[in-house]
Amino acid sequence: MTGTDLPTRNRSTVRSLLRLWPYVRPVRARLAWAAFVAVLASCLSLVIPLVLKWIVDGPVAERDPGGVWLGALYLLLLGLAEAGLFGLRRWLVARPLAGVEAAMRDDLYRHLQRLPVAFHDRWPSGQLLSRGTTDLMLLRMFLAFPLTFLLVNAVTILVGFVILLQQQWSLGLVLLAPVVPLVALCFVFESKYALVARRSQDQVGDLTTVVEESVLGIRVIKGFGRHRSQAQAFRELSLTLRGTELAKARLLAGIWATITALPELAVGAALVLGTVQVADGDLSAGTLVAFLSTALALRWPVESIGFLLAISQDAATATERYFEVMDAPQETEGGTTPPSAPAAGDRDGMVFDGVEFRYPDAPEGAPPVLSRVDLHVRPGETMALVGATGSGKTTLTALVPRLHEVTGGRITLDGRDITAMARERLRELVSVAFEEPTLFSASVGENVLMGAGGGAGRADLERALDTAQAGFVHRLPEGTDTQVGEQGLSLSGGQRQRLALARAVVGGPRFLVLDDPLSALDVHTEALVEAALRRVLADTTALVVAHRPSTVLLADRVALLSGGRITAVGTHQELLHSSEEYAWLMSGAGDSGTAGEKGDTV
Ligand SMILES: Nc1ncnc2c1ncn2[C@@H]1O[C@H](COP(=O)(O)OP(=O)(O)OP(=O)(O)O)[C@@H](O)[C@H]1O
Repeated sequence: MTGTDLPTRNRSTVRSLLRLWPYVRPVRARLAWAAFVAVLASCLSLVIPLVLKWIVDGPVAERDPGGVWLGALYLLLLGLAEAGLFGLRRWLVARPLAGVEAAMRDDLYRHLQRLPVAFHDRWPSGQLLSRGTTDLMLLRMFLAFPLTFLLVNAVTILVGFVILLQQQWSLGLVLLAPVVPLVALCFVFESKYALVARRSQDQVGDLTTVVEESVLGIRVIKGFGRHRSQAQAFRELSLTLRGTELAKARLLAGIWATITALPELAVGAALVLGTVQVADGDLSAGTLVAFLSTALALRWPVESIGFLLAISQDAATATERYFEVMDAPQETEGGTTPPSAPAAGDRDGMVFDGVEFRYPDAPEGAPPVLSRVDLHVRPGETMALVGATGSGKTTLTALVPRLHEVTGGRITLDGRDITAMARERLRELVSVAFEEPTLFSASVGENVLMGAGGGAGRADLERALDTAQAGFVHRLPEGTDTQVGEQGLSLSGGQRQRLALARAVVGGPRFLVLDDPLSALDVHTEALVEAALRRVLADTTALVVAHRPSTVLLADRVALLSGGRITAVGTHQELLHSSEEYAWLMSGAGDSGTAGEKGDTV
């Protein structure tokens, strides 16, 4: 899915930006002070022409050098005060706005953690990344400049025009003439700019996705010599983005040129008219100088409006994109009461009762991946789950820790429906390890202990590493303190799998769900892990996805998943005799050679 396929909403710029209020609220006093200081500084710049008028009509006309020096001193002080006030404004907003950006980023990150797996399946990671980085930076920029300066400029222009009209109303009206066409133009500009701004920000997200995939998949790209085609794909996207950015620049150039040209024409006309009036003796030279200086002082506030509107529009789009993620519903919580430990009689193991599951993004009318799955894993039992590729084994295991929600039927753990349990409690009860092990940028010890509650210590860590036959960590440069993950030492697939397995067992979970966690191990290590696991699993109820007969050996019984249902349950030997499909799958699994050897012996 690309950025353009993602859900988008059309709100007006102001309505979009108003959604920032909860974040801006805590710093509103600072922002208000900063705006006040900026208005003051900007209005000071309008006093300068009045001092000029006083100098021209007073000391200059009267040939009084002392008066001219005094006027110059006033001008210097005014200039210094203006610069000081603008500096103060910057200081007032810098820290609070960095705080707003950080708070929004924190909320986004926290929300992303709580969004269901189905959401992450649907959204490209680059789109999420760009919303948490570029978009938030745009918002900080908007709050720091355009938000204040749209107000400051509006007030400055208003005060400036009052001064102009007061000095010479007829010349003031000449300067006011371009206001109506300019306002109309700004509206047209904003509606056009909104479209390209959205397109550009979505394209940045798509580009980020490609960069991320290229970095993560660098081995595949190099292995298959795909760097040229990958670079070509990147170039196409980046050219598209360049086109969109140029369209933005063209719009901006158009509005900037018009906003600059129209007032300049009006100033020119006022200059001609004013000179005539001075020549006729209807106007003093000082008033004309003051009038023109005021008009020139208003140039920047007027000219910058196009640019400020453009940043505001970028910020409105960034706000929409931010809240598209924040509005996505989080995982539904289960019951909140932590259930007390069940009495021995309550121990019922893991029960799948008429479980049905359909992926939210599955095509209309497609059959569910799982339908009417009935399975009882007895307390303390290890059940292997076997099935053809794509039969739904991974899907079924993901339902137990509620990575996906069942769409029909129910799953109970020791008699309690998992949907009625607080998610936190459920994830304390159930530990998981996946075929594709993910390690985080942290030490080995931290990665493993992540699987246990806060109370786990060194002894638990060593026990888990021992179970997973992960003694290799002691030979790493800093033992269990060695940093691994993306920013640390690279480990082999089998080493990573063993750490993921250690993470799954470290907390001594009551229920364990393992999705083919030994696939990358050599037979000897696998046999050692299985022997150790069997000791650990003595008290644990476990569901283990198995592709190889060697993994099936670990289990007390085996369930065969076929056509979205459990079609057979029994011991390995029973199923070998009673189920043709099972026998076929187990012999087919022998294609890995080593597994075949073991398979022959079971
Ligand atoms: N996020 C998803 N959205 C839609 N369909 C999906 C999604 N994930 C998996 N599927 C589909 O669900 C079906 C079952 O997939 P699953 O990964 O559970 O199979 P599996 O038995 O674990 O396969 P394997 O043995 O190859 O790992 C497949 O047809 C797959 O295409």
